[in-house]
Amino acid sequence: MPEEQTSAEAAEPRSPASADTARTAVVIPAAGRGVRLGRGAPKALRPLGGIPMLVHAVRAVARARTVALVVVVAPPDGAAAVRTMLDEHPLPDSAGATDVVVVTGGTTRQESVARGLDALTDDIDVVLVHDAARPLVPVETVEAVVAAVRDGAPAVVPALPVTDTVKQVGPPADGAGPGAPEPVVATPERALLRAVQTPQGFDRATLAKAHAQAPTEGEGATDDAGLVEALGVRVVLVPGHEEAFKVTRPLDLVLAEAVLARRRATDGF
Ligand SMILES: Nc1ccn([C@@H]2O[C@H](COP(=O)(O)OP(=O)(O)OP(=O)(O)O)[C@@H](O)[C@H]2O)c(=O)n1
Ligand SMILES: C[C@](O)(CO)[C@H](O)COP(=O)(O)O
Repeated sequence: MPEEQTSAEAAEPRSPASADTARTAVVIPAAGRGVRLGRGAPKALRPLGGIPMLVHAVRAVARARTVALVVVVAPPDGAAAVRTMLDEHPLPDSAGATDVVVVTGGTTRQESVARGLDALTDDIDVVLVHDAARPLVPVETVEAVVAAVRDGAPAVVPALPVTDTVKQVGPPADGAGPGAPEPVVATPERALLRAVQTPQGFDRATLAKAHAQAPTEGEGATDDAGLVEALGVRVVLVPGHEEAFKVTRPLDLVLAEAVLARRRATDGF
Protein backbone atom coordinates (compact mmCIF):
# COMPACT_ATOMS: atom_id res chain seq x y z
CA MET A 1 0.00 0.00 0.00
CA PRO A 2 1.47 3.37 -0.94
CA GLU A 3 2.50 5.26 2.13
CA GLU A 4 0.79 8.53 2.84
CA GLN A 5 2.88 11.24 4.35
CA THR A 6 1.54 14.26 6.18
CA SER A 7 3.09 17.51 5.10
CA ALA A 8 4.86 17.58 8.49
CA GLU A 9 6.44 14.15 7.90
CA ALA A 10 7.37 15.14 4.36
CA ALA A 11 9.12 18.23 5.70
CA GLU A 12 11.19 16.28 8.26
CA PRO A 13 14.94 16.47 7.56
CA ARG A 14 16.34 13.15 6.34
CA SER A 15 19.84 11.72 6.33
CA PRO A 16 21.85 12.89 3.29
CA ALA A 17 22.35 10.30 0.56
CA SER A 18 25.74 9.21 -0.64
CA ALA A 19 26.54 9.83 -4.31
CA ASP A 20 26.14 6.19 -5.26
CA THR A 21 22.57 6.11 -3.97
CA ALA A 22 21.39 9.09 -6.04
CA ARG A 23 17.96 8.30 -7.44
CA THR A 24 15.30 9.61 -9.83
CA ALA A 25 11.77 10.47 -8.76
CA VAL A 26 8.64 11.45 -10.62
CA VAL A 27 6.07 13.79 -9.13
CA ILE A 28 2.66 13.22 -10.71
CA PRO A 29 0.26 16.14 -10.18
CA ALA A 30 -3.15 14.44 -10.19
CA ALA A 31 -5.19 16.79 -8.00
CA GLY A 32 -7.06 18.70 -10.70
CA ARG A 33 -10.83 18.60 -11.05
CA GLY A 34 -10.99 18.11 -14.81
CA VAL A 35 -13.48 20.93 -15.39
CA ARG A 36 -12.78 21.02 -19.15
CA LEU A 37 -13.40 17.28 -19.36
CA GLY A 38 -16.91 17.80 -18.06
CA ARG A 39 -18.89 16.59 -15.05
CA GLY A 40 -17.62 13.59 -13.18
CA ALA A 41 -14.87 12.39 -10.89
CA PRO A 42 -11.56 14.25 -10.76
CA LYS A 43 -9.85 13.72 -14.13
CA ALA A 44 -7.05 11.49 -12.87
CA LEU A 45 -9.59 9.08 -11.43
CA ARG A 46 -11.62 8.75 -14.63
CA PRO A 47 -11.38 5.40 -16.38
CA LEU A 48 -9.34 4.91 -19.53
CA GLY A 49 -9.58 1.43 -21.02
CA GLY A 50 -11.24 0.34 -17.80
CA ILE A 51 -8.30 1.51 -15.65
CA PRO A 52 -8.06 4.90 -13.89
CA MET A 53 -6.11 7.44 -15.93
CA LEU A 54 -3.75 7.95 -13.00
CA VAL A 55 -2.78 4.28 -12.95
CA HIS A 56 -1.76 4.48 -16.62
CA ALA A 57 0.40 7.52 -15.84
CA VAL A 58 2.07 5.88 -12.84
CA ARG A 59 2.78 2.72 -14.82
CA ALA A 60 4.11 4.74 -17.75
CA VAL A 61 6.78 6.47 -15.65
CA ALA A 62 7.50 3.48 -13.40
CA ARG A 63 8.47 1.45 -16.48
CA ALA A 64 11.52 3.69 -16.81
CA ARG A 65 14.23 1.61 -15.19
CA THR A 66 15.85 4.59 -13.46
CA VAL A 67 12.70 5.76 -11.69
CA ALA A 68 12.93 4.75 -8.04
CA LEU A 69 10.15 6.85 -6.49
CA VAL A 70 6.77 8.09 -7.70
CA VAL A 71 4.98 10.76 -5.66
CA VAL A 72 1.30 10.93 -6.57
CA VAL A 73 -0.33 14.23 -5.69
CA ALA A 74 -3.98 13.33 -5.18
CA PRO A 75 -7.09 15.48 -5.02
CA PRO A 76 -7.52 16.70 -1.42
CA ASP A 77 -10.81 14.78 -1.15
CA GLY A 78 -9.54 11.82 -3.18
CA ALA A 79 -6.38 10.65 -1.42
CA ALA A 80 -8.02 7.56 0.05
CA ALA A 81 -9.55 6.67 -3.32
CA VAL A 82 -6.16 7.11 -4.99
CA ARG A 83 -4.44 4.86 -2.46
CA THR A 84 -7.14 2.24 -2.94
CA MET A 85 -6.91 2.31 -6.73
CA LEU A 86 -3.12 2.07 -6.63
CA ASP A 87 -3.48 -0.96 -4.35
CA GLU A 88 -5.99 -2.48 -6.76
CA HIS A 89 -3.71 -1.88 -9.75
CA PRO A 90 -0.20 -2.78 -8.58
CA LEU A 91 2.82 -1.86 -10.66
CA PRO A 92 3.96 -4.46 -13.20
CA ASP A 93 7.10 -6.48 -12.46
CA SER A 94 8.87 -4.38 -15.09
CA ALA A 95 8.61 -1.44 -12.68
CA GLY A 96 11.12 -3.11 -10.41
CA ALA A 97 11.42 -1.71 -6.88
CA THR A 98 9.65 1.59 -7.53
CA ASP A 99 8.25 3.16 -4.37
CA VAL A 100 4.91 4.98 -4.59
CA VAL A 101 3.89 7.69 -2.11
CA VAL A 102 0.57 9.57 -2.07
CA VAL A 103 0.23 13.14 -0.84
CA THR A 104 -2.61 15.64 -1.24
CA GLY A 105 -2.57 18.49 -3.73
CA GLY A 106 -3.47 22.13 -3.66
CA THR A 107 -5.70 24.58 -5.50
CA THR A 108 -3.26 25.10 -8.39
CA ARG A 109 -1.03 22.76 -10.36
CA GLN A 110 1.98 24.72 -9.09
CA GLU A 111 0.94 24.21 -5.47
CA SER A 112 0.31 20.52 -6.07
CA VAL A 113 3.77 20.05 -7.55
CA ALA A 114 5.31 21.93 -4.61
CA ARG A 115 3.58 19.55 -2.22
CA GLY A 116 4.91 16.61 -4.20
CA LEU A 117 8.44 18.00 -3.95
CA ASP A 118 8.04 18.15 -0.17
CA ALA A 119 7.59 14.37 -0.13
CA LEU A 120 10.86 13.56 -1.88
CA THR A 121 13.51 11.64 0.03
CA ASP A 122 16.97 13.19 0.32
CA ASP A 123 18.57 10.60 -1.98
CA ILE A 124 16.61 11.97 -4.97
CA ASP A 125 18.76 14.14 -7.23
CA VAL A 126 16.73 14.13 -10.45
CA VAL A 127 13.04 15.01 -10.44
CA LEU A 128 10.53 14.64 -13.25
CA VAL A 129 7.12 16.25 -13.11
CA HIS A 130 4.52 14.42 -15.16
CA ASP A 131 0.84 15.25 -15.59
CA ALA A 132 -1.52 12.43 -14.68
CA ALA A 133 -3.49 13.87 -17.60
CA ARG A 134 -0.84 12.53 -19.99
CA PRO A 135 -1.46 8.82 -19.28
CA LEU A 136 -0.04 7.36 -22.49
CA VAL A 137 3.44 8.83 -22.56
CA PRO A 138 5.84 6.24 -24.01
CA VAL A 139 8.55 5.02 -21.66
CA GLU A 140 11.17 6.03 -24.23
CA THR A 141 10.18 9.67 -23.76
CA VAL A 142 10.49 9.35 -19.98
CA GLU A 143 13.92 7.76 -20.27
CA ALA A 144 15.12 10.36 -22.76
CA VAL A 145 14.23 13.16 -20.32
CA VAL A 146 16.00 11.41 -17.44
CA ALA A 147 19.07 10.77 -19.57
CA ALA A 148 19.29 14.40 -20.69
CA VAL A 149 19.15 15.64 -17.08
CA ARG A 150 21.71 13.10 -15.99
CA ASP A 151 23.90 14.23 -18.88
CA GLY A 152 24.03 17.65 -17.23
CA ALA A 153 21.04 19.68 -18.43
CA PRO A 154 19.38 21.36 -15.42
CA ALA A 155 15.97 21.46 -17.10
CA VAL A 156 14.67 19.27 -19.93
CA VAL A 157 11.27 19.46 -21.60
CA PRO A 158 9.77 17.13 -24.23
CA ALA A 159 8.16 19.09 -27.05
CA LEU A 160 6.64 18.80 -30.49
CA PRO A 161 6.55 21.19 -33.44
CA VAL A 162 3.34 23.19 -33.65
CA THR A 163 1.04 22.07 -36.46
CA ASP A 164 -1.49 24.93 -36.30
CA THR A 165 -0.63 28.54 -36.95
CA VAL A 166 -0.75 30.39 -33.61
CA LYS A 167 -2.11 33.92 -33.17
CA GLN A 168 -1.44 36.21 -30.25
CA VAL A 169 -4.52 38.16 -29.23
CA GLY A 170 -4.91 41.49 -27.51
CA PRO A 171 -7.19 42.32 -24.59
CA PRO A 172 -10.90 41.85 -25.32
CA ALA A 173 -12.96 44.94 -26.14
CA ASP A 174 -14.75 46.50 -23.19
CA GLY A 175 -17.86 44.52 -22.35
CA ALA A 176 -16.94 41.70 -24.76
CA GLY A 177 -18.45 38.42 -23.59
CA PRO A 178 -17.29 34.84 -24.18
CA GLY A 179 -17.08 34.09 -27.92
CA ALA A 180 -16.76 37.75 -28.90
CA PRO A 181 -14.26 38.43 -31.72
CA GLU A 182 -10.70 38.83 -30.40
CA PRO A 183 -8.19 41.26 -31.90
CA VAL A 184 -5.08 39.59 -33.32
CA VAL A 185 -1.90 41.42 -32.39
CA ALA A 186 0.78 39.05 -33.74
CA THR A 187 1.44 35.80 -35.58
CA PRO A 188 4.57 34.26 -34.07
CA GLU A 189 6.80 32.44 -36.55
CA ARG A 190 5.48 28.88 -36.34
CA ALA A 191 8.87 27.32 -37.05
CA LEU A 192 10.13 28.83 -33.78
CA LEU A 193 7.24 27.53 -31.66
CA ARG A 194 7.02 24.22 -29.82
CA ALA A 195 4.16 22.62 -27.90
CA VAL A 196 5.62 21.34 -24.65
CA GLN A 197 4.59 18.17 -22.85
CA THR A 198 5.55 16.31 -19.71
CA PRO A 199 7.45 14.67 -18.07
CA GLN A 200 9.60 17.73 -17.57
CA GLY A 201 12.90 16.80 -15.94
CA PHE A 202 15.08 18.79 -13.58
CA ASP A 203 18.10 18.76 -11.40
CA ARG A 204 16.35 18.64 -8.02
CA ALA A 205 18.05 21.68 -6.51
CA THR A 206 17.14 23.77 -9.56
CA LEU A 207 13.47 22.82 -9.39
CA ALA A 208 13.33 23.31 -5.62
CA LYS A 209 14.81 26.80 -5.96
CA ALA A 210 12.39 27.67 -8.77
CA HIS A 211 9.37 26.69 -6.66
CA ALA A 212 10.75 28.41 -3.57
CA GLN A 213 11.11 31.69 -5.48
CA ALA A 214 7.92 31.41 -7.52
CA PRO A 215 5.03 33.79 -6.91
CA THR A 216 2.09 31.86 -5.49
CA GLU A 217 -0.81 34.19 -6.17
CA GLY A 218 -3.32 33.54 -8.94
CA GLU A 219 -3.40 30.42 -11.09
CA GLY A 220 0.35 29.89 -10.84
CA ALA A 221 2.67 28.75 -13.59
CA THR A 222 1.23 26.48 -16.26
CA ASP A 223 4.41 24.43 -16.33
CA ASP A 224 7.44 23.91 -14.11
CA ALA A 225 9.94 24.80 -16.81
CA GLY A 226 8.49 28.33 -16.80
CA LEU A 227 9.45 28.68 -13.14
CA VAL A 228 12.99 27.53 -13.91
CA GLU A 229 13.23 29.94 -16.86
CA ALA A 230 12.39 32.74 -14.41
CA LEU A 231 15.64 31.89 -12.59
CA GLY A 232 17.55 32.50 -15.81
CA VAL A 233 18.40 28.79 -16.02
CA ARG A 234 18.81 27.30 -19.49
CA VAL A 235 15.90 25.01 -20.38
CA VAL A 236 16.35 22.63 -23.32
CA LEU A 237 13.77 20.79 -25.35
CA VAL A 238 13.99 17.16 -26.43
CA PRO A 239 11.61 15.45 -28.85
CA GLY A 240 8.24 14.69 -27.35
CA HIS A 241 5.79 12.12 -28.60
CA GLU A 242 2.33 12.51 -30.09
CA GLU A 243 1.00 9.82 -27.72
CA ALA A 244 2.09 11.96 -24.75
CA PHE A 245 -0.84 14.29 -25.42
CA LYS A 246 -2.81 15.72 -22.54
CA VAL A 247 -6.35 14.55 -21.89
CA THR A 248 -8.13 17.86 -21.40
CA ARG A 249 -11.43 17.83 -23.28
CA PRO A 250 -13.88 14.98 -24.01
CA LEU A 251 -12.50 14.37 -27.51
CA ASP A 252 -9.04 13.80 -25.99
CA LEU A 253 -10.51 10.89 -24.04
CA VAL A 254 -11.88 9.41 -27.28
CA LEU A 255 -8.41 9.67 -28.81
CA ALA A 256 -6.80 8.15 -25.72
CA GLU A 257 -9.17 5.16 -25.84
CA ALA A 258 -8.29 4.65 -29.52
CA VAL A 259 -4.55 4.86 -28.87
CA LEU A 260 -4.85 2.40 -25.98
CA ALA A 261 -6.92 0.00 -28.08
CA ARG A 262 -4.30 0.13 -30.83
CA ARG A 263 -1.53 -0.58 -28.32
CA ARG A 264 -3.44 -3.49 -26.81
CA ALA A 265 -3.99 -4.91 -30.28
CA THR A 266 -0.37 -4.61 -31.32
CA ASP A 267 1.68 -4.73 -28.09
CA GLY A 268 -0.55 -6.75 -25.84
CA PHE A 269 -0.68 -4.29 -22.96
N1 LIG B 1 -4.80 22.04 -8.54
C1 LIG B 1 -4.31 21.21 -9.46
C2 LIG B 1 -4.60 21.39 -10.86
C3 LIG B 1 -4.09 20.48 -11.78
N2 LIG B 1 -3.33 19.45 -11.32
C4 LIG B 1 -2.84 18.45 -12.24
O1 LIG B 1 -2.05 19.07 -13.26
C5 LIG B 1 -2.18 18.30 -14.47
C6 LIG B 1 -2.47 19.21 -15.66
O2 LIG B 1 -3.59 19.99 -15.33
P1 LIG B 1 -4.94 19.99 -16.22
O3 LIG B 1 -4.81 19.12 -17.41
O4 LIG B 1 -5.37 21.39 -16.35
O5 LIG B 1 -5.94 19.21 -15.22
P2 LIG B 1 -7.19 19.85 -14.48
O6 LIG B 1 -6.76 21.06 -13.73
O7 LIG B 1 -7.84 18.74 -13.74
O8 LIG B 1 -8.12 20.27 -15.72
P3 LIG B 1 -9.13 21.52 -15.74
O9 LIG B 1 -8.27 22.75 -15.87
O10 LIG B 1 -9.95 21.26 -16.99
O11 LIG B 1 -9.94 21.47 -14.48
C7 LIG B 1 -3.29 17.28 -14.26
O12 LIG B 1 -2.73 15.99 -14.13
C8 LIG B 1 -3.96 17.74 -12.98
O13 LIG B 1 -4.47 16.67 -12.19
C9 LIG B 1 -3.04 19.28 -9.97
O14 LIG B 1 -2.34 18.33 -9.58
N3 LIG B 1 -3.52 20.17 -9.07
C1 LIG C 1 2.38 21.23 -18.00
C2 LIG C 1 1.68 21.20 -19.34
O1 LIG C 1 1.16 19.89 -19.57
C3 LIG C 1 2.66 21.53 -20.43
O2 LIG C 1 2.01 21.63 -21.68
C4 LIG C 1 0.48 22.18 -19.41
O3 LIG C 1 0.93 23.51 -19.24
C5 LIG C 1 -0.55 21.88 -18.33
O4 LIG C 1 -1.62 22.79 -18.51
P1 LIG C 1 -2.98 22.55 -17.70
O5 LIG C 1 -3.89 23.68 -18.06
O6 LIG C 1 -2.58 22.54 -16.24
O7 LIG C 1 -3.50 21.23 -18.17
